[in-house]
Amino acid sequence: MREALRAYRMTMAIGFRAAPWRATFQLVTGMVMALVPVVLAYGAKLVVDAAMEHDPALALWAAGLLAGVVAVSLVNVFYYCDCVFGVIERAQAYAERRLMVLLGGVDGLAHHERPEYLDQVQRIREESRSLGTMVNATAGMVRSLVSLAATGVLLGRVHPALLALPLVSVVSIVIGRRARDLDVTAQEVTTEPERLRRHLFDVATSASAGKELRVFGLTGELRARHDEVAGRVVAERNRATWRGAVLGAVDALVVAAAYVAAIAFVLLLAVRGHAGPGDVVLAIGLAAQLTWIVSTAVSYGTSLMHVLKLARRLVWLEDYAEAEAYVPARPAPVPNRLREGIEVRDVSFGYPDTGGKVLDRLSLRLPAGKVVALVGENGAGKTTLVKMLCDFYRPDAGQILVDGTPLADFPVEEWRSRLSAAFQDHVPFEFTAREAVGVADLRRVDDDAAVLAGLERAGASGVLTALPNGLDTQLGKSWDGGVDLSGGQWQRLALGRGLMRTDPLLVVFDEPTAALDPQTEHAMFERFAAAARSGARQGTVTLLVSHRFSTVRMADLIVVLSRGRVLEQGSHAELMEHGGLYAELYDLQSRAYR
Ligand SMILES: Nc1ncnc2c1ncn2[C@@H]1O[C@H](COP(=O)(O)OP(=O)(O)OP(=O)(O)O)[C@@H](O)[C@H]1O
Repeated sequence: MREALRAYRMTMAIGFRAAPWRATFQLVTGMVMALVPVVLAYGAKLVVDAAMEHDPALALWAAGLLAGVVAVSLVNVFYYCDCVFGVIERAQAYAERRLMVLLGGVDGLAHHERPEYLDQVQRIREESRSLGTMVNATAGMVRSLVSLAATGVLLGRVHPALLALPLVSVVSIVIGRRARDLDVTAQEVTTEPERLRRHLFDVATSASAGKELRVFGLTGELRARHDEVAGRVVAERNRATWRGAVLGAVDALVVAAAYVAAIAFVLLLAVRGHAGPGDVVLAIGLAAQLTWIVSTAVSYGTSLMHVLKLARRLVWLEDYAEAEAYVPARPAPVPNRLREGIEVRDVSFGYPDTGGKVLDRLSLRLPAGKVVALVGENGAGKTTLVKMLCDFYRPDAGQILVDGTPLADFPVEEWRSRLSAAFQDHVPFEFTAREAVGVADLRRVDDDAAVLAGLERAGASGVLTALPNGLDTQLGKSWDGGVDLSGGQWQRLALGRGLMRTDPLLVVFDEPTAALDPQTEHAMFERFAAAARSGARQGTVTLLVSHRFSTVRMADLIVVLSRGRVLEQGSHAELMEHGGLYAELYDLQSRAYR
C-alpha cells in the first residue's frame, strides 16, 4: 500500500511539476463539470414544479439557473479541455525526460543487459507517455465521485431507498476493474513474446540484416517465427479482451436493471402521492446520468489503476537507479596524471544470476604511459574486464587500483570524465558531423580545431571529404538534407570520438575496428599507439582489444586472457620466445595471411 501511494505521488508530481497551474485548474474545472449535470437535473425538477404550481417566480428562477449553468458549463468545458491537453503534453515530455535521466544515467549497465530487467525497462519505455496521464485520471475520478455524491444527495431527498442506485455503481466498478486487470495481466504475460516479435520484425526489415537473410534464405523462417509469436500474443490479448467484453455486458445488464427498478419505484411513489412530478423528472434525469457517471468513474478508475501499475515500475526504476548509484565512503580525487598505472588485483566477477565466474582471481598491471593489448578467445572475459575498468560493474572480490588508490574510491562521474573509449557497438549519433565527434568532450563540442584533431588522431579525417558540408553536415538519412554514412564511416567517427579527449587516464578500444580489413586495422592501431605515446606524459594507459595478433604486436604489453585469467603476458618478442599459446596463434594467423 505504501509503495502504491509512493507510485501515485510520484506520477501526480510529474503532472504538477510539468504544468502546476494547469494541473490545479484541471482539478477545479473538473469539479465544476461534475456538478453541471446534477444541477441541470435539479433545474428541470424546479421547472416542472413551477409549472405544476403555477409559480412564475420559481419558473423564472429555475430558467435563470438552467441558463447560468449552461453558460458556465460551456466556458468551463473549454478551459477543462485546454488543461487536459496542456497537462498531458507537458507531463509526457517531463516523464520522458525523467526516464532519460534514469535509464541513461544509471551507474551500471545491468538494466540494458539482463533479461529480467529488460522486460521492466521495455514496458516503461513503451508506455512512458501514460506516465503523464495521472493528473487526468485523478481529475476524472474526482469529477465522477463529486457527481456521484451530488446525485446521491438529491436521490436521497426524493426517497432514501433510491440511494441503493449509486450503490449498484460499486458492483459496476468492481466488474470494470476486473476487466481491466485481465487486460493488464495479458499485457504483462505477453511482454517477452512481444519483445521477440519486434526483434524478429526488426531483423526481417532492417537493411543491415538484408544480405544474410537472402544468402541463408531466412525470410520465410523469420516470417514463420514472427507469425507464431504474434499469434500467441494476439490470442492471449484477444482472450483477455473477450473476457473483458463479457464482464462489460454483465455490468451493463446490472446497471440497466437497477435503472428500470428505480424509475418504477419513483413512479409508484408519485402514484401514491409520496412524490411530486418534479421528483419523478429529477429521479429519471439523475438515474439516466448515473449510468454515464458510473461508466466514466470506471473508465477513469481503471486508467488510474493502469497508470499506477506503470508508476510502480517507475518506483522500481528509481529504487534500482538509487541502489546502483555508487557514492564512495571515502571519496578520493582522481589523479591528474598516472605515475604507476592501473593494477587489477585478484579480481573475480560473475554476472548476477548467471552463476559461474567470468573473471577468476585475475591479476594484471597496466603500466602508466603504455599501450596494452588484450587478446584471447571468444568469451575469455576481455570486454568484461573493460567494463570493470570503466566502472560499469564492480568486482565480486579483489580490487582495481589506480596509482595505488582503489577505483571504488573515485566518484563514478569523475573517473568516467578521465576515460575515453571506442567500442565495437558504437552509437551512430545522427547529429552534425561536428557534434557526432564533439560529444566526446562536451566542453569543446563546437571547437572545430579539437574535433578535427580527434579525427586526425583516429585517421578518420577522410570521412569529412565525403560530406557535402564538412563538419556542418547533418548525418542520418531521416533528417532534412541528412547524409547517410557507411558502417565503416560511422566507425571512423566513433574512433574520432575515442581520441577527442586530450586528458584521459585510460583509453579503451574494444574491437572498434573489427569490421575493417587487417591492414587498415593495423594502420589504425599504429595511430592509436602514436596518439597514446604522445599522451604518455600524463601516463595515459591505452588498452586495445583485438582478435588480430598481427595488429597488436606493436603494443608495449600483450596480455593473453583465457577463461577469465591471465595465461601469458609480455612483449611480442617475449611471448614469441616463450612459445606458448600466443606464439602458436600468432604463427597460425600469419600463415593464414601469407
Ligand atoms: N551481460 C552479461 N550477462 C551475462 N553474461 C555475460 C554478459 N556479458 C558477457 N557475459 C558472459 O561472460 C563471458 C565473457 O564475455 P566477454 O564479452 O567478456 O568475453 P570476450 O572475451 O570479450 O569475448 P569476445 O571476444 O567474443 O568479445 C561470456 O561467457 C559471456 O557469455
